[in-house]
Amino acid sequence: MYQDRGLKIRTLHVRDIRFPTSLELHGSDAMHVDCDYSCAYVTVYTEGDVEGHGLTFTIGRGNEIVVAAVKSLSPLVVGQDAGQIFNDFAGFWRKLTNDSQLRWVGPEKGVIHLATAAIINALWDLWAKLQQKPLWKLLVDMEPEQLVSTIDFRYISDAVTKQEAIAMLKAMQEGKEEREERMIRIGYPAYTTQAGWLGYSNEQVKALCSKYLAKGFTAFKVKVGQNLEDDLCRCAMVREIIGWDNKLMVDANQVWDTEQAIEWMKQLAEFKPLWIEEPTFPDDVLGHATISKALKPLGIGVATGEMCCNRVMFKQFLQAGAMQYCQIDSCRIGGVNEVLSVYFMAKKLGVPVCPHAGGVGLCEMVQHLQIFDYICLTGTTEGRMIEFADQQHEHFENSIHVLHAHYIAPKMPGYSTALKAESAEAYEYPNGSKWEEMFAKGLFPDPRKQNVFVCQAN
Ligand SMILES: C[C@H](O)[C@@H](O)[C@@H](O)[C@H](O)C(=O)O
Ligand SMILES: [Mg+2]
Repeated sequence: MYQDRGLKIRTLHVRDIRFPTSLELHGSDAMHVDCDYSCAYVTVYTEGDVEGHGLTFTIGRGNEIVVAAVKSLSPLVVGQDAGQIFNDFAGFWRKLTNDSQLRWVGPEKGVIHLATAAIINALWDLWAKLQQKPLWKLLVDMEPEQLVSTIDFRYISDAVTKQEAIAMLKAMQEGKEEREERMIRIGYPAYTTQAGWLGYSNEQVKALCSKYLAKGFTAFKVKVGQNLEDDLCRCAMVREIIGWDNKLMVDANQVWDTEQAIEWMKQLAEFKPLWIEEPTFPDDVLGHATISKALKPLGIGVATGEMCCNRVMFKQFLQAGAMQYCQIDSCRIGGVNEVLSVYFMAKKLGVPVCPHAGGVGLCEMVQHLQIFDYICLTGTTEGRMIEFADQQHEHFENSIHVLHAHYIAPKMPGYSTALKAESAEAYEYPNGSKWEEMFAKGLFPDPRKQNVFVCQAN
């Protein structure tokens, strides 16, 4: 039986944290032109002195809706025994995602699922801290049966079964120690998005490409999709700096129709992009399959996943040959449990996982998941990379360590999700000290002076 039985969850707090990234157009793309990187930040307090932190990422307005959804889910968590949750995590996960009334505002998609992710991520952080291990190590040290017991296989057992998942882990036991050692010493390969935000000037893009080349990056992602002439110019400029041996990826963030995506990408094919990311609407499985088929002869794959809303959608994309790169997101679907199920499906269907990161805390989280994938599931980094964006790391207690374009396996216990207390205070929206300053300077309208609803922290 699990040793932390008896550790009751006393309370759950959620805060609306926002960073003013739109001021410098960090994170901008063809669709999201003015994002303020934000998160609904959950803290789970137990009767002991260990706390769990979890978050889900948004880009500003609407973060208060996720905060409200976390509050609606919290009665299902508060008062529960943490050890019992971990003993039957799949059962608890199903309870949280299948509340007989709350599921109507999902099910398992959108705001309610983002809120689920924040809570579930906080519970995994708590579990890893109780075990005094970084999350990746907690996963790596679990017996295959225990790890798989955290996953709800309902709706995906036609793609992968529990027994198959256990067998996959068992087949990879050999060599685990060497792979673990490699992750600690060399780390997991990363690519950078930081040079290619759409709102950046050509001068900025050039300078950033040179900066990341000098740091050892060999793969660069740029935003496209607003204007073909600009895209041609930008891709040519980036290729000129990074050369043709390095990798270039392009990301359209859902702006095109299927046919338009194919035509636009034919124009960009001369720059030899490895993938086109989110060419069209994120739920359009068959549209992505059509694009994949059309672009295959050009050597361009389709990447998607950052807005793929649950494991069932991932299943369909994978089964339909609609994604050649699977971009799991640590908090778009229902936290670690559901993300693990996608890793198993991707492995079975032979599609490499290249996690979506950046935002607030996504790099911090996905490194754990991808390191687990390497050590326990696929044993390779071939054709796989973790996204790197240089945003908000300074606000985390245990931020990422990227060296020579590799994520070095984190050492501190937990899921690397805890924000520094002073950052959470300063950037809490709208009452944090930084926001007060920005309202006073007129940089943003003060929502408290407008006739709008703002969700206050408890
Ligand atoms: C609005 C965001 O910054 C997106 O542009 C970002 O997630 C992007 O799609 C990415 O792949 O990193
Ligand atoms: Mg993207």
